[in-house]
Amino acid sequence: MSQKVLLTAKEVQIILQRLACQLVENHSDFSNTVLIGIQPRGIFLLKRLEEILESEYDIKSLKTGQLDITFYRDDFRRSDKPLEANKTKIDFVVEDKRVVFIDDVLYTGRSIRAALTAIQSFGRPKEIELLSFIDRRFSRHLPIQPDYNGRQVDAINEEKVIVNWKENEGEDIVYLISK
Ligand SMILES: O=P(O)(O)OC[C@H]1O[C@H](OP(=O)(O)OP(=O)(O)O)[C@H](O)[C@@H]1O
Ligand SMILES: O=c1cc[nH]c(=O)[nH]1
Repeated sequence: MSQKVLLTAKEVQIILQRLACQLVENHSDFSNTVLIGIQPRGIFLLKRLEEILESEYDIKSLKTGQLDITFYRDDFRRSDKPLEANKTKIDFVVEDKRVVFIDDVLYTGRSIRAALTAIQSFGRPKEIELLSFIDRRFSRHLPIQPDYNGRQVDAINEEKVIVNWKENEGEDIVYLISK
């Protein structure tokens, strides 16, 4: 197995700043917007963006939530081992809200497809956008694309992109792992 660094901590920080800036450009004061982190790894990205939006753009009372998609996946019955769901925490209705899904990697698009189904339990959003830190293009199984994109990565199916966050793994770094 080999691993290559795709993004260093400095590059991760620059991209986070840009993504936060793009969100502000499109959502202004976020009064009708909710940011939803996709469990499990979208939560770290959401937290980082939230910090920048609050500290650098003075966005107060940002509405954020966490969405678990485990039992909405189209392959959940195929698992050999018992599935463990993560927490869904959405303390508001999304009716007529502008929703932004936040996730670390977009690959086949199946996780986001599941999230589109899962969010329906919380109302009918005005619109849903997708912010993805890494977009593995050319690997999509479904017609799903990011509206906000950190970095596009071309990787073959045998490779995996791993996004590490300093809060969880001790360092911001993105690797491409080849088996
Ligand atoms: O577009 P997709 O093909 O759905 O892949 C993207 C998802 O994969 C990762 O999650 P996770 O590690 O839970 O899934 P994985 O086991 O497929 O890598 C990542 O955090 C995304 O949520
Ligand atoms: O490369 C990939 C593909 C799916 N999910 C990941 O986290 N990385």
